[in-house]
Amino acid sequence: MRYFTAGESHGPQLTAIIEGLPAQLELTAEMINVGLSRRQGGHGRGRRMQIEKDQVVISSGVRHGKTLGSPVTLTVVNDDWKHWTSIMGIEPLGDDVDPADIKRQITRPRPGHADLVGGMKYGHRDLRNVLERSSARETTMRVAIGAVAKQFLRELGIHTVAHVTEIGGVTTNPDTYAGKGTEALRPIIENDPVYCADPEASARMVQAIDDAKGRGDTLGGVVEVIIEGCPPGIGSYVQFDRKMDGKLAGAMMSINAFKGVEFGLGFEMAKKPGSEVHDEIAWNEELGYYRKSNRLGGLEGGMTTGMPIVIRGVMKPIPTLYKPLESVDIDTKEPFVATIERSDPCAVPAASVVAEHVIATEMAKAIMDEFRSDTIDGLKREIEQYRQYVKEF
Ligand SMILES: Cc1cc2nc3c(=O)[nH]c(=O)nc-3n(C[C@H](O)[C@H](O)[C@H](O)COP(=O)(O)O)c2cc1C
Ligand SMILES: C=C(O[C@@H]1CC(C(=O)O)=C[C@@H](OP(=O)(O)O)[C@H]1O)C(=O)O
Repeated sequence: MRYFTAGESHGPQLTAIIEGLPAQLELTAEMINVGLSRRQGGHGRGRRMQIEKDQVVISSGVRHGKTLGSPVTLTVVNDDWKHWTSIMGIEPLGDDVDPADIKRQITRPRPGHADLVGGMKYGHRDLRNVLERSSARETTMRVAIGAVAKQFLRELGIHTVAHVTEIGGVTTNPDTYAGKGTEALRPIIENDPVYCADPEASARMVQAIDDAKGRGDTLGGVVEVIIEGCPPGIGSYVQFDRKMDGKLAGAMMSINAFKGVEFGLGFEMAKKPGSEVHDEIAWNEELGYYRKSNRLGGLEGGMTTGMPIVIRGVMKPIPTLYKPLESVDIDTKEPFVATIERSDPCAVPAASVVAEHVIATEMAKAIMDEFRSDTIDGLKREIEQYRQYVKEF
């Protein structure tokens, strides 16, 4: 499976093309819209999310609610486009228009955003040309693709969920949700204002976001994605670029503003001896092989172990500040405070939805590489056979 996304933040629309999906997979726009509307929510989002009502249009690869095996094209219209048609015009400027007269030009790059380096790299003196694609508006399509991947994984008995574990230094107490499966966690997270599984921490996170907003500041945090039901042996130790932990970490790090990744106990492992890190192996008739704990987060030797995969990513605070940091105007080279663009004070809850979907996409891709069939039923049969084999191994 491969895929692309395209589209500018304030352009007419966003597009994704997914190629390599099996045929006969049930797929509707409604399945994708659920993920899109969750991504738009979460306490801390800015005014743009009140303008957009992200709804996907499927324009190829699906007929009567089932995939055909041909490329699937997804589009989401930017409702904000109507306010930007002249600024974001696609046709060349007429001879009578001075490019300097185009409104909303950006010449004061925001520290922490792609503005300055993107401008240098692509020769854009209006840094809007960078912002338009570096914006996390693009994550709309990664959620749309991930929603298709999640539907594919569900058919194979693999379930994913994501929740927020930290915002601005407020952390969840894992005892409040440890051991709950993805199905029990889902309604708690979905009904929480910051998509968090610990209600007490959630209330303090909401307060921290409001306080930061009041100060013209922004907050980052940590999100956790859990995948249950994945068979052992996805990924491989035999070549560096086939390691599943490397692929999942890369997917997490590809999300705008994500700066670190850990699995299971993660960076805590540095503080512990091996006897408190590795997971003892056991076997019984019902489960086959399993681990008595899951401190490694479901991966050994670059392969899934069959235990739940637990991966966390850290998101830095949003770079656009209403009380902006110092910058330099690229036209005058004079020091100035950075441009203030409409912005989110905290997008960690939304980013947890993005994380769940990009991780699901990577997992779906790996499964399609591992098992070969052009129909979803063929894949189901292959995986069932393999699950039986590893149980008895
Ligand atoms: C869901 C989501 C929403 C975001 N919203 C904003 C925003 O409103 N303003 C902003 O400056 N950055 C926002 N960001 C972060 C920037 O997109 C990101 O910092 C920028 O693309 C630079 O990339 P880097 O942080 O990975 O270096 C958001 C990120 C995500 C995942
Ligand atoms: C549009 C989205 O997020 C945007 C991500 C973003 C950024 O710089 O990353 C900046 C803001 O864009 P705008 O200036 O248009 O409000 C966010 O709203 C979205 O998540 O759909």
